[in-house]
Amino acid sequence: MKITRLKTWQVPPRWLFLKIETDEGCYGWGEPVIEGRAATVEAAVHELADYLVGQDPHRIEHLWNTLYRAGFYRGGPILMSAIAGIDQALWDLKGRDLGVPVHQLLGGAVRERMRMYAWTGGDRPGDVGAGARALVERGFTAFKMNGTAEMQIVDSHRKVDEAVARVAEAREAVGPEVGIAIDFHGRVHRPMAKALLRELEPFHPMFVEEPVAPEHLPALKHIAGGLGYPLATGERLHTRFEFRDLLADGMVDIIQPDLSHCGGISEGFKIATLASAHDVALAPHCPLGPLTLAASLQLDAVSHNAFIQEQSMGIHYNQDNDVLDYLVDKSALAIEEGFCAIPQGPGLGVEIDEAFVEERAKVGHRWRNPVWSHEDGSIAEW
Ligand SMILES: O=C(O)[C@@H](O)[C@H](O)[C@H](O)CO
Ligand SMILES: [Mg+2]
Repeated sequence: MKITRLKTWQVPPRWLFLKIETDEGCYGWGEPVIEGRAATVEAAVHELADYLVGQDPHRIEHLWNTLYRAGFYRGGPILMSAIAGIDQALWDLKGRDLGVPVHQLLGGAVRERMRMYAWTGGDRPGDVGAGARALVERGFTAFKMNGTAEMQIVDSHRKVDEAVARVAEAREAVGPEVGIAIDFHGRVHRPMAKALLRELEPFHPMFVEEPVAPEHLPALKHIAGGLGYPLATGERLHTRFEFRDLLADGMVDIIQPDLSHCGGISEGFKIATLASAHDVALAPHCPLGPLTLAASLQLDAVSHNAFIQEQSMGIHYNQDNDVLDYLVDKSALAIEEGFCAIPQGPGLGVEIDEAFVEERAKVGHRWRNPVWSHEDGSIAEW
């Protein structure tokens, strides 16, 4: 069997789908995208196609190494997202060809279903109590909320008080049992993070995410010591090599690799295993589409240290699009009692409606991350 063609579609709200085709009719789907740079990743995928067309799609590990190493320059969000989506599509293709779900090829499932969480609210802190209660009424046992709006490197303690008050409101609304994840989106810097993280302790967060930006991860050593709840990060890290440094320093309790950014299922599996050696939990990041979600669930299925899975329902920039829209069988990734069943169909376990993808690609998207400013006009972290 030989790879003959790579086809891509930019589809709303901000996604990119890839289909790899072969001379024997067998195919696989993946999602190679980084938020806000779908067209750049798409260009990278088509450059990388020169290393794939004519090759045996079953040699996933060999092809991964070809794409990663043969280019000499490696890593980073664009290349690793391109490789990630290609890797997902190769796993999907292999599973379809052999008639088994990807988790069977990775050693078999260690669990039947995965605990899920969804966002309440958008980029900016908002009406968190009502949103959280609505999710709990739909069966969710955990949710994620925004930690803070823009915060300068040294800012007023009022910003800390506001963040704490919102978490207090959320905890009050849902009671002690529900997991509350608080995403700071890398908006806080070392000087303010110390007080902020400490003051959230009484509300027992399930985890606090990205308190500082990825380039400031070493600061966590000075901030996180002795905290009484888990810290999470990793959606903006790529490859086992970046996770190695994070894990070796003992700075986090939960890693959040994104299977469309970190290098795919192959690399995610290695990262998850590396984390398990440090007794660090896995909670794959996924504000993306159905293929990234299906790939994540395949990894969750075989990772004993996985404990919860993000999915993009409720993220405000997805607007009128739902993660299930592009599926032929929408029950494949349905959530029941706050869990999603591990997909059992061949490959990633979902069937994409290609005609609908074609339709939506005509609409396309130009999604860009918003640009925020501080009150003095300097650029703020989004
Ligand atoms: O954890 C999350 O889902 C967010 O940090 C998103 O990754 C971010 O808004 C970019 O899409
Ligand atoms: Mg995040």
